[in-house]
Amino acid sequence: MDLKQYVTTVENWPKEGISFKDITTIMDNGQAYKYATDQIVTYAKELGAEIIVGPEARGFIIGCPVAYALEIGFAPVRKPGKLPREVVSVDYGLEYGKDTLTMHCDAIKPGQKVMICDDLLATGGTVEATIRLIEQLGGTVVGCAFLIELSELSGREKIGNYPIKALIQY
Ligand SMILES: O=P(O)(O)OC[C@H]1O[C@H](OP(=O)(O)OP(=O)(O)O)[C@H](O)[C@@H]1O
Ligand SMILES: Nc1ncnc2[nH]cnc12
Repeated sequence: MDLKQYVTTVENWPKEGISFKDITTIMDNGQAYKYATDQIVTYAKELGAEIIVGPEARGFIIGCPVAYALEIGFAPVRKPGKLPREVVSVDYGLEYGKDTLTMHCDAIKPGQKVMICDDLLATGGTVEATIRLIEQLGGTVVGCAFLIELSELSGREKIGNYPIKALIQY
């Protein structure tokens, strides 16, 4: 299936100069959403992932169905003030802003094999921050999976040696 045809590009949103990749037109097509999920499930199996981690909000949309299919857990990465118990935090930069991410201190067991899922790899700031959170908790990041990679923003280089799969390239 050519997944790219289901992505909608919105120019100059949310800011002038940003070419926004809207994945809601993958999600609202049951066959496209299932196809994309199945590709990532296969990758997670290859990596031997024991838990999926996804950053809010679009990482939940990609990661939760993968965790469900594999019958493994899902741990959320959230913006500050959203998780009710003790958290670890890291600051990070976005293509269009700055923010902080948090995870519950007990979300990952030491040594657990973690795969990160998100909709899109841009500058790599979000996934890099997520890797730092997981490693602070003693987890082992076995790989990262995305629907979309914006290659010219070089996020892959920022991540370094972690295995990465992206289903669609721009
Ligand atoms: O590689 P990066 O430059 O870090 O950009 C990618 C991140 O940006 C978007 O999330 P956003 O922070 O806009 O949040 P949302 O999922 O809640 O819309 C996207 O879902 C990724 O998580
Ligand atoms: N260009 C883009 N489109 C969609 N989500 C993004 N997150 C960061 N950059 C993005």
